[in-house]
Amino acid sequence: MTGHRTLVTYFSSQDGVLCAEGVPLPVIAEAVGTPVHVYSAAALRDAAHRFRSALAILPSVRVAFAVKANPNGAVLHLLAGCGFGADIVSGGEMRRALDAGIAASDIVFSGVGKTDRELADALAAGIGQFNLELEEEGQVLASLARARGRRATAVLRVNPNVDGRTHAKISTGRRGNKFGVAIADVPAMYDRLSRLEGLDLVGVALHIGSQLRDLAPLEEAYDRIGYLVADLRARGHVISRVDLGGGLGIPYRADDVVPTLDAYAAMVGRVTRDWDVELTFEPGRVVAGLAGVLMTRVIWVKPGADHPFVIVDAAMNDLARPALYDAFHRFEAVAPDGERMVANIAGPVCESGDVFAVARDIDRVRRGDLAVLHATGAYGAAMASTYNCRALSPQVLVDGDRFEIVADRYLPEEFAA
Ligand SMILES: Cc1ncc(COP(=O)(O)O)c(C=O)c1O
Ligand SMILES: N[C@@H](CCCC[NH3+])C(=O)O
Repeated sequence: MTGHRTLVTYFSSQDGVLCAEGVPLPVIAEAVGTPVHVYSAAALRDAAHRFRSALAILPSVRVAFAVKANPNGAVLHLLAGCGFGADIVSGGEMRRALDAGIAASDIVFSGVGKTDRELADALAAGIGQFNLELEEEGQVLASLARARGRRATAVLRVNPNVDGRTHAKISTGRRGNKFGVAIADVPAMYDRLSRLEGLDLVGVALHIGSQLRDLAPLEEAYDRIGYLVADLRARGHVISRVDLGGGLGIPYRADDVVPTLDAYAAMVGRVTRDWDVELTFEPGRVVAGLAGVLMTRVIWVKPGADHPFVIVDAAMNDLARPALYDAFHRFEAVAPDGERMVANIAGPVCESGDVFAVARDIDRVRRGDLAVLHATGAYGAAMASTYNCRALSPQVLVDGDRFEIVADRYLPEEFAA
C-alpha cells in the first residue's frame, strides 16, 4: 500500500509565502481576518474526481458526500457539480444539501436518532434513501409514509461487529457501538420490515468508522455483508442496493500511510464481484480533509515550564479534533524565516485541553505571525462551536487566483457586548 498523492500541494509556498492555489494567504488574512478556514476548490475537485475515477471499475455506483464532514454550502455545491449526492444525518444537513442543489433523490438519510419531524420532512422532500437503525424506526417511517400516501425507500444499517482499528470515539462497527442492527438479528428483522406497507426495503448499509488506515477491517465487514445478502436473498428478498459507507483515512502526518483509492476500489471489486447490486459510498474526510487549512495568527509566544507556548488566535472551538481525539494537524508558518523551535501550540480557550500540539518541532514563529494548521477541510468548521462566546470563524473558498467568503464570521447576537 502506498499513500495518496498528497493534496497539500494546493497549499504550497511561492516566493517564501504560503499560498492557497494562486492566492497568498496574507492577502486572505488581510481581507477577512483570522482565524479563518480556507478551502481550495481545485483540491476538492481533484479529490472528488479521483474518488469517482477509482470507483469507475465497479459496475453500478452512487456517491453521497458525508455532509457532516463539511456542510459549507459552496463546498456542497461544488461537489454536486462533480456528480456527488449527499449523506445527511439531520434536518439541518438536509436543508444544506437541498439548498446546494443536490437532488432529493440523491440524498441518503443516515443517523441513529432521526426524529419523527425529520423523517416526515425528509419524506415530504422526497429523500432517496433512509438508512434505518432499528425496527421501530422502520415502523414509524412506514406509518408516516402511509399517512402521506407515499412510499419510503430504505435499507437497514447492519452492525457487522468489526473493529475498524481507529480512534475509539469514531469507531462505529463494533458490538457495543450505538450504530446499526446486530448482524445476527438482521434476517428476521428484515423479514418483518419488508412486510410493512409504505416501506420499500431494498438492501442493507454499513459504516464501521472513520479515519480508517487499513483496508483489512473494511474487507472483513464487506465480506460479512456478502454472506448476509446471500442469506436475505435465500429468504426471498430482492436486494438491489448495498451502502458501503465511508471511512477512508487521510495522511495527517507526512509519513502516514493510508490505502490508495485504487487499492480500495480493487478490494471492493473483488469482494462484491457477485453481489449484483448498486453500491453507495459515503466518503467525507477523503474528499474534503486535505482541501482545507485553518489559518491563525500568533497572539503571544509565552514562556512555559518545558517549552514555550505559542498562543494562537484559533482554538478548540475552531478545530476540535486535537482536543477530542488527540489528533495531529501539521503546523506551518505562512512566511517561515528558516529557523525552528520546539513549542506547545495552544488556543485562547480556558481549558488545558485547548492545545493543538505538545513539544512539537515547528517553524519559528513570533507574535503577529501567520500560520496554518493543515488538513482541516473535514471535521474542522463542521464541528466548530461558540464556546467561550467566541465567534464561528469565517470560511473562504479559493479558486485559482480568486477567493470568495463562503461563510461569514458569526457571533450570535446575545454574545456581542
Ligand atoms: C454513516 C456515515 N457515513 C459516512 C461517514 C463519513 O465518514 P468519513 O468522513 O470517514 O469518510 C460517517 C462518519 O464517520 C458516517 O457516520
Ligand atoms: N469527527 C470525527 C469523525 C467522525 C465521523 C462521523 N461518523 C473526526 O474529526 O475525525
